[in-house]
Amino acid sequence: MAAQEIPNLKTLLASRRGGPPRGRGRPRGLPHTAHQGSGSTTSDALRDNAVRGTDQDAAGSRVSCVELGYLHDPYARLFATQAATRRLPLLNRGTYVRTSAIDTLVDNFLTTAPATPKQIVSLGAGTDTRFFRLRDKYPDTHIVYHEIDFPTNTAAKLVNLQRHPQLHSKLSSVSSKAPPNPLSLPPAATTYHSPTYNIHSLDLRSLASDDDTPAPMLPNLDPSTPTLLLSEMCLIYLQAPVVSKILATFLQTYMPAPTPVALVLYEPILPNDAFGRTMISNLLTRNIHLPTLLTYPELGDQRQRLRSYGFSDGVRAADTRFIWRDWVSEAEKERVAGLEMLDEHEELDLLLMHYCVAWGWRDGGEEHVFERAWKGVGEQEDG
Ligand SMILES: C[S@@+](CC[C@H](N)C(=O)[O-])C[C@H]1O[C@@H](n2cnc3c(N)ncnc32)[C@H](O)[C@@H]1O
Repeated sequence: MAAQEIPNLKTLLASRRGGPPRGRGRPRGLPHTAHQGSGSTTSDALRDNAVRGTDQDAAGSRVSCVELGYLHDPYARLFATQAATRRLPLLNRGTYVRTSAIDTLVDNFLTTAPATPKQIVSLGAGTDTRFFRLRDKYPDTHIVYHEIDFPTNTAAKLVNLQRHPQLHSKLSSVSSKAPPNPLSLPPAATTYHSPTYNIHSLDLRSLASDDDTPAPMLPNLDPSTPTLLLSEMCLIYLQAPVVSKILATFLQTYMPAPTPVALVLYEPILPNDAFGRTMISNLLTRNIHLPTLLTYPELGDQRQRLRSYGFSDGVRAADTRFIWRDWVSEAEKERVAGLEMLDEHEELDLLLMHYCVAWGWRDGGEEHVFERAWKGVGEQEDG
């Protein structure tokens, strides 16, 4: 969770206590059509640049959480370029819930779903360390991991991969084929491919072409392996119709039915209250637009959205306040509460209810891969 996007929660709560937030409807300053269409103007380039930069905010938040003991991630620091800055306790709690919620869904996919191998595609992966953490946790599971991001971000990731033996030693494969040594990559490489780990340098919008241009080839992406797509604060930066086309490319071209495919999304919700409006205008000052936030403002919209993409066998959604309360065990809550002082429980609730995890799946076969994986995971009722 990035400090810059979060409104001043004390002021917001004070104004809530004093009466309902003023000015309903479209947040001020938000254009009717936001960015990430297919045009290529200077202002689009500046916006893309701002979006690429959000990854270092995410990396810094992860490091803050790791250093305080919220998360165990020996790799987070290796990718962060910003000096380690301790985030506010509220933000650390938010990052903790975000990461552990996605970990829960990924873990259940890897441990309960019957089919093997399993494929994970992280959209807008940035400096995410999940692949390396999974290699430690499931050394014998055949996971084929793919990350997609803009070339600037994939190049930076590869530089770190080459620089740190803790990272490149994780690339050995559980399959019989030896992976290419990342140290042998040319300077300024933007892609890496192996039977286990793949970094694709790609603007996701190139998967949403309107003409008959074939979708770009993604080496080692298997059309018939059960696949989990992850979008942790990525698709939110694109226009809703573009996102629909990107997902159609995955569901119809890259992994056509009956391959089981699921999507897990983490992103903000509730744009129309005081918190939401302030978050949006804070981000606009950094030239960051969140088009799908207005299209899918509530949990019900997120579920409907997943259905419309073709995740026809199950759709679920919960905000992170619910996830903190329902998914995290009492012992773990106690451990987290002991890490640093947090008095602002009302502020924490307000923050956590403005982010959600939504997950949907198409099982496409007899094995009910995702239904079995996520059977016990609680979702939030509407209302
Ligand atoms: C907020 S960061 C999140 C990074 C990572 N998923 C995490 O949660 O730590 C958003 C990432 O999405 C990437 N992204 C946004 N739009 C993209 C696009 N059109 N194509 C490829 N990557 C994109 C950005 O470059 C950035 O790395």
